[in-house]
Amino acid sequence: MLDPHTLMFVMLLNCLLMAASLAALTLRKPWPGLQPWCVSLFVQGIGWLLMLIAFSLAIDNLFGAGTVLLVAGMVLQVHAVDRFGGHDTQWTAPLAVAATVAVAYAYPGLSAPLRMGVAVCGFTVLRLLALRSLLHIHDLRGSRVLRLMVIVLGLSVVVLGARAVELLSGSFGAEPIASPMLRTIYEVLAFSVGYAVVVVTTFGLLLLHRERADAELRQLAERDSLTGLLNRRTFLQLAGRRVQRARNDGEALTLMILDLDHFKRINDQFGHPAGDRVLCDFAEVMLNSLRRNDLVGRFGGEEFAVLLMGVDLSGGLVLSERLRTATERRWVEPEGIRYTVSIGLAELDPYETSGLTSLISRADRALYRAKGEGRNRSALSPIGAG
Ligand SMILES: Nc1nc2c(ncn2[C@@H]2O[C@H](COP(=O)(O)OP(=O)(O)OP(=O)(O)O)[C@@H](O)[C@H]2O)c(=O)[nH]1
Repeated sequence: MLDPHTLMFVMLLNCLLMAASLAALTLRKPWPGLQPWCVSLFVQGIGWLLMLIAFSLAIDNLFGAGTVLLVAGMVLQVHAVDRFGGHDTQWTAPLAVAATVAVAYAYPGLSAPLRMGVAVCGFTVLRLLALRSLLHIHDLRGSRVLRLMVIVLGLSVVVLGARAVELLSGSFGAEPIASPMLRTIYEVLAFSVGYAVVVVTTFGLLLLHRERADAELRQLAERDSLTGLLNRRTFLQLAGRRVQRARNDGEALTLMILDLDHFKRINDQFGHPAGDRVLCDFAEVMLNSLRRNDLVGRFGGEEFAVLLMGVDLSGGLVLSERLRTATERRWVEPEGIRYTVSIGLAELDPYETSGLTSLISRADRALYRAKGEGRNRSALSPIGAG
């Protein structure tokens, strides 16, 4: 079995070293959530220090102060995770937990196991709140690091919760940690999980920051900054692969090229920022009208492209007309701007060797026809037309 002095010392060292390393990092680059996390580790380190001194010299009040600092650190951790996730902290619950633990230690009539039971109950609730905040980090939902953090935090909730029940139901002895050695596997487990939480969540948070920065860089490289759609280069790259796949599998595939009508007039009449809002509005119309699996990109200016997998020319025409009629019903606030779109469509010819290039030039020619025939319409380029 393990010696609690050593474990407390390890926890104190662990928290302070991590706090110092994070402080060095946050000085250079203040990422959201990292500063409160760093302060929380420092506060918890001091908490463990007070508990170690109290435990060695049997000073009850100091043990209470150390416990309250551990709780304060956990409150800050909930806040740090909220900051990282871009949410405001709901302070009522964490502060109520912290106040309850502080009162339990300040009130002289309570027995040591009961006090500790209240404290461990508080730890459990705060870990649960941190877990909830972690689950609200939407932009990194698929991250394995985030999953690991959730598992470790979830495990700590189970272990702490069971310990709280044990302490509060009085099955534990007269003193919370009376023996110089941790007596049960269970106590060792509680400390070990506590240790793992500090290490995994701290490194986890750093790795999540890294993952987010990488995702932002990818977004910058692959997406159009105004509409958030794929940029021309990425669209062509992905479309090239899909065309190849469709040819191998003998699957139908249709390309739409879409161009807003008289867009220059919109810019001239309402100004460039209003024109930008129209472009974003149209991107929204497309995303709402098409399937998730369709490739949607901005080719540049007021020209867009959509690649429809498993759709032939007649199916493409149905979608294109749906998109066109949805567009002419739009009303862009606050100026009440109305706009329309012309669409050229071409279907993949499985016998054509130039693939995407030919598909684009045929759809382009169809678009040109749609413009020439009066705009706000769809025009087709049947196989063999080009
Ligand atoms: N607001 C805004 N305007 C843009 C952007 N990119 C290109 N434009 C403008 O889009 C307009 C395109 O005009 P034209 O190529 O003449 O086409 P059009 O007026 O739509 O005419 P048709 O296509 O023939 O119906 C130009 O005035 C460009 O300045 C952008 O990102 N934002």
